[in-house]
Amino acid sequence: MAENRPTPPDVDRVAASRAAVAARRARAAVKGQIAHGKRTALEVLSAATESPEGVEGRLRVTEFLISIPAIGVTKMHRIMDKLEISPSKRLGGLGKHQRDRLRDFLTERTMSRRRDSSAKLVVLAGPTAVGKGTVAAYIRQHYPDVHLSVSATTRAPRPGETEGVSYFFVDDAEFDRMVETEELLEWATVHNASRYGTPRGPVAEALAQGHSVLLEIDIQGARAVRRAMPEARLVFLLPPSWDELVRRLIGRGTETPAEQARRLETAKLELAAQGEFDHRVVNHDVGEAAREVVDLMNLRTAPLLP
Ligand SMILES: Nc1ncnc2c1ncn2[C@@H]1O[C@H](COP(=O)(O)OP(=O)(O)OP(=O)(O)O)[C@@H](O)[C@H]1O
Ligand SMILES: Nc1nc2c(ncn2[C@@H]2O[C@H](COP(=O)(O)O)[C@@H](O)[C@H]2O)c(=O)[nH]1
Repeated sequence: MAENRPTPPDVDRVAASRAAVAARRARAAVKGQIAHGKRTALEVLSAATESPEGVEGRLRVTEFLISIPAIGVTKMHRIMDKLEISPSKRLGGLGKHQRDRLRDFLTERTMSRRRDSSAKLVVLAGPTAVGKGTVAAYIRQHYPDVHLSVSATTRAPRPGETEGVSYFFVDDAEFDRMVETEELLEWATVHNASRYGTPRGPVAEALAQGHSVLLEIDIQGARAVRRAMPEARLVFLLPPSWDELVRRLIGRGTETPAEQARRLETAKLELAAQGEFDHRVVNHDVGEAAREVVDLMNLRTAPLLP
């Protein structure tokens, strides 16, 4: 038994290998934070400057750059060449000039992406049964360049709905976890029933890659997005008339009469909030409404609310 006991050098090796695994995990966590938009690359670079031997300081510049959304291996090598930084360098080991060049590069990139992306995140909201889901489905089918966010919800799937396409169907515990870990850009309890939320990571990633993103969410969610991302464009989808809204809700036949009455009460309050939105689109015809919404993703000349 005694001869199987680790000798002091073995103990050192085991401890060193455990420390290496822990350090690798910590670096992977930092990369995940950048990739999912929880920390900016500039924040991580500042932390590395303050503490060169800390987790951020031990990150290789190559790994750091690749964890930034929309920077792949080829682009990363181009940036390293341009900044004259050798691939073996860690963030904490950069000389002052290299660090300044990297910081200037990240600052300029952030500003130019902010300018480019200012018109690209569109939130589609409106009262129940106005046709938000129908218009969003039309956009998914006819405008493949638009990234449609898939929400997480605690409600049960309806017949014909697909996991990961219609929604991510999760239980209460999983939704709680997503809220606690700040995985959701916004979330709300809708119609006093289930919880719905927009996963933050895919939205940040799609925007960083230059895609237009559409969120089809309720009005509380639209307000929360406005607070979190003031550059988002908020679109309010209107029915041609109140009677048509009632017809659509009843005609859809997915709610009980009691639930329909409850939703129509909420709809009155929601319609009163339309002035908070940047644009209004009347859903007479699904294709027309979809085109108007998609136009807002790139055209800055679209009609604005007075
Ligand atoms: N332009 C339109 N003309 C006629 N019917 C429409 C139009 N747009 C949608 N509808 C119909 O109205 C009903 C409600 O549409 P939809 O389910 O897309 O509404 P919603 O706004 O997503 O509702 P909720 O917020 O309650 O989920 C559906 O039966 C749909 O087929
Ligand atoms: N705040 C959020 N609201 C959302 C989100 N995803 C969907 N919704 C809204 O919920 C209601 C009900 O949808 P249903 O599919 O159960 O009929 C509807 O108004 C959606 O717009 C979300 O991520 N956040």
